[in-house]
Amino acid sequence: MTAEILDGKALAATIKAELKERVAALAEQGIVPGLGTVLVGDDPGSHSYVRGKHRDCAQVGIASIEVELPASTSAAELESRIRELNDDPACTGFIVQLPLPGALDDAWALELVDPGKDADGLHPVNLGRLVLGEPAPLPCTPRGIVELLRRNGIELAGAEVCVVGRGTTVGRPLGLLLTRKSENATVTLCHTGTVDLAAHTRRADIVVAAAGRPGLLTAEMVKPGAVCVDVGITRTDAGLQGDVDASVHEVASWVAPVPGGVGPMTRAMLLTNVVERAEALASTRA
Ligand SMILES: Nc1nc(=O)c2c([nH]1)NC[C@@H]1CN(c3ccc(C(=O)N[C@@H](CCC(=O)O)C(=O)O)cc3)C=[N+]21
Repeated sequence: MTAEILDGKALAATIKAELKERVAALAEQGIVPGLGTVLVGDDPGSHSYVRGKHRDCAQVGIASIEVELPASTSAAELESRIRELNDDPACTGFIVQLPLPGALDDAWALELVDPGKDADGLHPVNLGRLVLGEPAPLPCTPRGIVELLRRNGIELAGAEVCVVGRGTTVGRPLGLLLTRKSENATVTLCHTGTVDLAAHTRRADIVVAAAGRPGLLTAEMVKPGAVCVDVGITRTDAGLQGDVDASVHEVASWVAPVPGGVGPMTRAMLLTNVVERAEALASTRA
């Protein structure tokens, strides 16, 4: 058996086409969504992600507001640049690219973002709303994973999902999304302190590998016919490496691969959050 591919790249293209129409409808009301990005330092990976986000924006008709700062930027300077975007009416949503370099603290910077403009859904107020089940922008990667499964007809209600990784951008919020009434999955959240990881992954109908450990999930750890979602991205000399080992394709029914799976969906969900923020703005004006 060879797993079918959960094609995030193709689905992201479909979602972008849908968003393009919603952006055109907003334009008729005189609203142009604008995505701001704050990029500090010169990490090549971060630069390439941010470039990709602005390329996506151009395709969909979202304006781009790019703020680039040197690695030597002080906390006070970063704070004032974030506050400028909070106050800029042309910026309907923005992100601070993570991780921040040096002594700049990620959590501190996220708290400075206006929760109403939080395109990443990572502001503590919005994560709190997610816990409470109140409307809020959702974290992009978890939302992208749910959308990728949904639109490929993979049943979540009643499914046993094993999430490997408890990070604040993927694993932990994904557990919250999947256990909402609207998803109704049962989630086991595993992490580096889990004693017998394979015992948990083997029971799962869906395994999400988001630990950032190349090749962590092997065929022996997967129930035949399970769905495996790769969220790991590690850059090696051999190229991008996911958390899902190639052997998994022989036992799984579906695999979301790296590249071409969750990454493009993350970007599509960022655009979705920006368009939704702008639509919310439009409805308060109407
Ligand atoms: N504030 C903030 N928000 C983020 O959403 C955020 C962040 N910081 N910091 C870093 C991570 C990582 N991330 C990715 C997005 C798209 C791909 C992506 O499109 N990947 C392509 C491959 C790209 C390549 O070749 O490098 C793929 O998987 O097909 C990957 C990773 C967003 N992040």
